[in-house]
Formats: sequence, C-alpha cells, structure tokens
Amino acid sequence: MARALSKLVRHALRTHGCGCESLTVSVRSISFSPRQVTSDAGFHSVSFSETDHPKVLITGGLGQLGVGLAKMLRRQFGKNNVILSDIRKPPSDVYHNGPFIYSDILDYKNLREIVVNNRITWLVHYSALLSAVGEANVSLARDVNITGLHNILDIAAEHGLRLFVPSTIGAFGPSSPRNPTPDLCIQRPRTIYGVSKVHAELMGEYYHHRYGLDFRCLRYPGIISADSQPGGGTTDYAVQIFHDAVKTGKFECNLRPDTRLPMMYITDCLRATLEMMEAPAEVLSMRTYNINAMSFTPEELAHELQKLLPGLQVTYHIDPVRQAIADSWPMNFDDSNARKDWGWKHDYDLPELVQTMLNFIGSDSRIASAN
Ligand SMILES: NC(=O)c1ccc[n+]([C@@H]2O[C@H](COP(=O)([O-])OP(=O)(O)OC[C@H]3O[C@@H](n4cnc5c(N)ncnc54)[C@H](O)[C@@H]3O)[C@@H](O)[C@H]2O)c1
Ligand SMILES: C[C@@H](O)[C@H](N)C(=O)O
Repeated sequence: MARALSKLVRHALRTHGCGCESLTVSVRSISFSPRQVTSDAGFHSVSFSETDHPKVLITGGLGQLGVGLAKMLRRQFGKNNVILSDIRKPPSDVYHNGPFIYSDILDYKNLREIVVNNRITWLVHYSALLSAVGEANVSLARDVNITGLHNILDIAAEHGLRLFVPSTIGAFGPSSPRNPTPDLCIQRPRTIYGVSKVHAELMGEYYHHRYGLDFRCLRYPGIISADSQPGGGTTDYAVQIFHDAVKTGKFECNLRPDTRLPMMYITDCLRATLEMMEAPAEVLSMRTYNINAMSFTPEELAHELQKLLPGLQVTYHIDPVRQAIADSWPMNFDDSNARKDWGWKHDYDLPELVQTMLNFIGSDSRIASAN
C-alpha cells in the first residue's frame, strides 16, 4: 500500500512539474508518510545490536520527571548513553552530571541532527505544557503538545527509534467512567492538555500500525516528587503540601478537600517507564496503558501527614480552573492490563509516600538551615 501511494505521489509531482526535485522532496510535505522515508523501510528492526545499550534522548528533560529519569537510565545504561535536552538552561549539577543538549521540539531539523549525530535509539518525549498552564496558554500548548509531537513521531519513525510518550489521567473527561477508569472507554477531555494527549495516544498507535513505529505510552497519574517541582498541573497541590508542611506548618489547598485523584510516587513512575520500554513487544497487547499506585483526596493526604506532623494546619481556597479540571478526571484508575501484560506493580502506597517525602524534604531543609 505504501509502495502504491509512493508511486501515486511521484506521479502527482511529475504532473505538477516538480522536475528533478521530486525525488528528494521531503515526503512529510506531501503528507502521506513520515519525512524522507522510503516506502519499504522496515521500522520494526532497530539499527543497533540487541546486546548494545540503548542510546537515549529525553526531551523536556528539565521538568519534574526528566532529571530523575536520566539518573535512573544512566545507572542502567551508562552516563554517556542518556542525553537530557530542553529549551531551558540547566542548573549546574544537572549540567555536570551527564550530557545535556539544547533541543526545541518545534525545530524539526535540530531534532533530526541530534538523533543522527548521537545515534539515538530510544526517545523519551517529556516536553509538554501541563493541564493548568495549558489552559492559561492554549495556543502555546497546541504548538508544543501537538505540533511538537508530530515532529517527534516523524523523527522516531524515520530513524527506527523506540518512542515513549507519556499520557495522563487528564486524557479522560467528564463523560468517561471515573471510578474506576479503564484503559478503553470514552475519552472526551475538556482541556487542551487532555485533547493533545488523546491525540498523542491515537497518533502514536496509528504510526505503530501504519509504519511499524515502536510506540509505547503510559498514562501517568499525578506524580509526587521531593527534589523536583511540578510544572503547572492540577495535581501540584500534592507536592506543595509537603514543602509547606515542613517549612511553615501551614498549607492552603487549591482543590476541595474531597477531590479524589489517582497519584504515584516518582520512583514508581520512572521504574514503570523503564519496564514499559524494556518489555518484549510480544507481551504488549496494547500500546497505551493506564498505570496507578494509589488514590486520595487532599483531606486524606493531610490526615496522613498529620500523623507525623500533628501541628499541620490545612485551609482551602479553591482555584475554579483546577477544580473544574479535577472534577472531570478519573478518581480511581484501573491499571489491571499493565499488571497482567508486563507485570506492573507499584511499591509506594500513601503511608510509604508520606514517610519518604517527609524524610527527603525534612533532611533537605535541615541541610539548608545548617548551611
Ligand atoms: N508530572 C506529572 O504529574 C505528570 C502526570 C502525567 C503525565 N505527565 C507527562 O510527563 C511528561 C513530563 O512531565 P513533567 O511533569 O516533567 O513536565 P514539566 O512541565 O515539569 O516539564 C516539561 C518540560 O518541557 C519543556 N518544554 C516546553 N516547551 C518545549 C519545547 N518547545 N521544546 C522542548 N522542551 C520544551 C519545559 O521547558 C519543561 O522543562 C509530560 O509529557 C507530562 O504530560 C506528567
Ligand atoms: C496529571 C498530570 O498530567 C499533571 N500532573 C497535571 O496535573 O496536569
């Protein structure tokens, strides 16, 4: 079919007088297949030997998740085999801990150059505008989350990369079943973030079926981390509460006390990502999976924190934008397919999460005040 289309396109180019350039013109510009790909290229085979370590590029790597992922992958595959990239200037510890490179995902040629020059084999695509920030800047969110993704898909397909794109609980909406939310159900999100993530899931799966792209996607819940800040989402309160609790003993929550959302500690999230990337293709009955660890409300989280910090005072000042988003998202996430297919299992429930976060932030703030 691809060969027939290719023939058709060459014919169209000839009849429109494109002359000798027709053979070198980027096929993406005539929009039937990824750019500059011969119609019979075999994308299922990656170009590195199976015994080699993958050479990984992480886009949007300076956000909440990228630095931690790079650290974990470098332990596994070697420091120089994992390149972090972003459009922001890296802090000095990140810059000195391994390869960092400037990459704007809206610049297709720059991306291609990085992939080619560094012989990249795995691409982890983390660049995005999250839910709350996206609603505040819809056109930028559309560019980064949708146009940027198109560049990533084409680069990955053309160079035979294994591509990981995270999706989110935000890919569901008010008409989805919310308690629990299965992998396959109605997805009609009401945020540009959610719409762009459903688009990413569908485009990735389309490229998988159409071009053999090794596309892998996990729908993350809200991720909680101690040493990296969230980038403007609806679940950010669940990180901020720990910092405020340790620093001031007070926290003002921007969601209602009974707002239940699925959540996960970052260590589980990053391990799930590596496990999904390493899973043999034969065990993946789907290319997009829900993953989950726990679900709680602000009230329940505060209660768990108060067991260890009894003086903590929590008040509520609702942000209507974030509240409306949270009210349309899953309350519990059904991740039984991930557990069945590739053995997903979380380590951190709410008590372990709270203990670990407080240990981390508490020891960090003791170090800061001693300096
Ligand atoms: N953190 C969570 O709770 C969570 C939950 C579900 C899904 N996810 C997904 O995981 C991924 C990583 O999330 P995060 O929390 O680290 O996000 P983040 O907002 O903290 O970081 C995103 C990064 O993308 C970068 N970026 C923006 N525009 C760019 C561009 N044009 N080119 C290159 N980089 C650009 C930003 O500079 C930023 O460092 C995102 O795709 C997000 O949707 C995150
Ligand atoms: C849930 C996730 O996608 C992100 N933390 C957000 O709230 O936007």
